[in-house]
Amino acid sequence: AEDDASAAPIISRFQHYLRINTAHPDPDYYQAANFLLSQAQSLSLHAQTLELVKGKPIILLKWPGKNPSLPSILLNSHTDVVPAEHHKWTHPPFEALLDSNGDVYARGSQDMKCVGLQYLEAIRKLKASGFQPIRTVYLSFVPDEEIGGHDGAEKFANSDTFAQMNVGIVLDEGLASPNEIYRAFYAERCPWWLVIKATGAPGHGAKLYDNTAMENLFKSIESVRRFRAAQFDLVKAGLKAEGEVVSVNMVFLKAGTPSPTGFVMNLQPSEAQAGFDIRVPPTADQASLERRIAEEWAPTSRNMTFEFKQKVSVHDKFGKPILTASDNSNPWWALLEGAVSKANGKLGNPEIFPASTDARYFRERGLPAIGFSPMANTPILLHDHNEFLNKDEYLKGIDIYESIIEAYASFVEHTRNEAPREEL
Ligand SMILES: CSCC[C@H](NC=O)C(=O)O
Ligand SMILES: [Zn+2]
Ligand SMILES: [Zn+2]
Repeated sequence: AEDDASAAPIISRFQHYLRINTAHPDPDYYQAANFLLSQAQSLSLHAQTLELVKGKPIILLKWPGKNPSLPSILLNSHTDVVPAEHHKWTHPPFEALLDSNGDVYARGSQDMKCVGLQYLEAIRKLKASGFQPIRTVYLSFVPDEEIGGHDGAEKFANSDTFAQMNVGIVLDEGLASPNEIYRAFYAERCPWWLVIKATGAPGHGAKLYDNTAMENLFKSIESVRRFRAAQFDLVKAGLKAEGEVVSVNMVFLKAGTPSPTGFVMNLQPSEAQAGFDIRVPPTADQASLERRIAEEWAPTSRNMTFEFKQKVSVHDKFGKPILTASDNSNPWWALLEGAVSKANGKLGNPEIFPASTDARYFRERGLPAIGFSPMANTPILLHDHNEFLNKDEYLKGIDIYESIIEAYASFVEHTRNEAPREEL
């Protein structure tokens, strides 16, 4: 553990990064890049800025290993954060205030500026201790995760630079744990963003008639609601974890004929639509959900159509679910567990991440990727008001990463997993 004097500069660096406003829709990526490059310089890490898309820098840092022919370790984090409703926070979201409990309040304190800087602080400690990696360790700081990662991790994972890095394992973000057990993720649910549209005959607001757009949409919403409740019941009964069911949440409703004072009240509209954020586990039966959408939620027989704003397949191009092996065939799990426990932490069983992260772009390429953010005894506040992380948990997380990076970068045993991968 740190004494207060040695911890102070570590916490100030965390606060510095948190104070850079990288919230969408106008993230200050260059200020974040400059800060990260200055950190890299103070650690004597090789640094490069990849601008695969203009205005969206990726910072790539390298700590060369003694055996560069072994597959490398990639520590990934995103630099962007989601917006915050400033007036609903007790402390301003970009002040990174440290309160008397030691809690640091800021947007990004959990998601995931903590992780990005913890990687760097762990390397600082390892370097100070004289440790030299056998495998090369890379750090990537990518933009745009919160808006889908298309101009960030997706382009990076498909770049020539990435291919030359010969990455063997990726660490990316996980979730806080309200208890003392750290969480780790081997897969994630796939986002399907669905808009369903109903049409129907317009008419007088006083008339009862069949096949109105509103009535047609309502029937669908009822059907979605029943499905949602059934999935949620499995979670409530403890039969399934959050990441193992299909979640569906209605996120918008749009209908009505606008008037200067609101909406026309005596006209039944001829169109109505609703939007749903659906998350599908990699093990789900994708075809049956597709049928349910076409036949029950947006049937043509009810004058309905549908459109996906986003639809990530649960399968890779070989038709297999996209996930990282979490059994003995993947040595990186045992190493992770051992390293966490060596640093006096406990790791829970591998889980499916309920939302999406950049890890999917690495898994899609056939690489193992583990989602892990070392925050124990912490309420899950990502994307919420008053997002915070306690400084002692932050410091403990650095020790955890120190142990993980040491174990990963020292791992030389030859395994089947590291045979040349199938051509992609
Ligand atoms: C489909 S891209 C959106 C990614 C976003 N990631 C974190 O919250 C999410 O909504 O899961
Ligand atoms: Zn995140
Ligand atoms: Zn997020």
